[in-house]
Amino acid sequence: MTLLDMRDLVVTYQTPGRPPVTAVAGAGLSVERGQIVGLVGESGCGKSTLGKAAVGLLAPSSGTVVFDGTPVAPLTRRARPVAQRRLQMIFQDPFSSLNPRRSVGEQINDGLRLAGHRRDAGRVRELLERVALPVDAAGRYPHEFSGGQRQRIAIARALAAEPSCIVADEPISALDASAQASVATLLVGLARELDMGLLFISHDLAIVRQIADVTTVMYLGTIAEHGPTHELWARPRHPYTRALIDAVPRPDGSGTLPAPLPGDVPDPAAPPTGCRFHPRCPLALPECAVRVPERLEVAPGHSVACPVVKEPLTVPLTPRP
Ligand SMILES: Nc1ncnc2c1ncn2[C@@H]1O[C@H](COP(=O)(O)OP(=O)(O)OP(=O)(O)O)[C@@H](O)[C@H]1O
Repeated sequence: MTLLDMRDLVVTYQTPGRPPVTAVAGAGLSVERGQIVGLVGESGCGKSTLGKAAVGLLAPSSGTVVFDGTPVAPLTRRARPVAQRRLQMIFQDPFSSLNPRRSVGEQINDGLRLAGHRRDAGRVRELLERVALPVDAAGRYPHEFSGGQRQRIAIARALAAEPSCIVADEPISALDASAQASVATLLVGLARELDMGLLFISHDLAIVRQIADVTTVMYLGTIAEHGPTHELWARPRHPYTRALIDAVPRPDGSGTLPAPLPGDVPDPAAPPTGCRFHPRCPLALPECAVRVPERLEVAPGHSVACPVVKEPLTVPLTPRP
């Protein structure tokens, strides 16, 4: 069953005196109940913007976001109907997402209230145990905890609202290596146990490969490729996906292959014409500068926005001179 469904979303930042930045330019994805979806792409590709639009923190200028059958309204958390509070977001920096002046217990109680419950010290204790924090954490304050523990507090607060779907925006990238593994394991365990949908936004392909059922690759506001994670890794089609995979450090520690991608993500205020990836693409044809690629289904559930790659890309790409 589809929990979260985003289609043809366009999200533009308007800053006075500066050109508008269309960070999401016609992207969409869906999250099923019990499914972990990884959203990957380089910094600046629009992943966070898409995540915020999913939960109603940003209003799209066009396109639709539907959660559990109802359009998501761009409202504050408290103004949102209770049914929509079952879609929760976890942010990269748990220190700024938690209120430093309120105790951990009070903040988890806030989550309970979002779900329409009263304050409940017993339930707060249960939630703290569920995220492997000591029960005396309820009376303490966020600054008394490490980054990994603070992210566990944010997860407990989200869980208190009884979510059926969580959007986690780079939830582990601000943490040290051991906390990264344990917080990722916690989130995945909760998603499986509670049959939740989890949209896991990350620039770290290696972790997404480990945890996601399906992976969506985003490039400059658009979706380049989407498919079952194992299929995408075994048979990537889009040259951008291939380049991202080639840049992942090898498990034997042999280091990072030189990324075959020249340059950086272009400025979304002035995106390239045609296929947005064409100026960096080693396979680009002249028509790629003109024609916006459609998404083609290349295998069940596996789609790619590139008309050039008819076959999986199994050899490393060589950059154009
Ligand atoms: N508040 C804002 N005002 C103007 N431009 C913004 C704003 N927030 C993000 N952007 C721009 O929108 C584009 C997409 O940013 P976004 O944070 O969504 O990408 P991302 O893929 O999540 O990258 P990162 O991992 O670095 O956050 C970037 O060019 C960014 O500079």
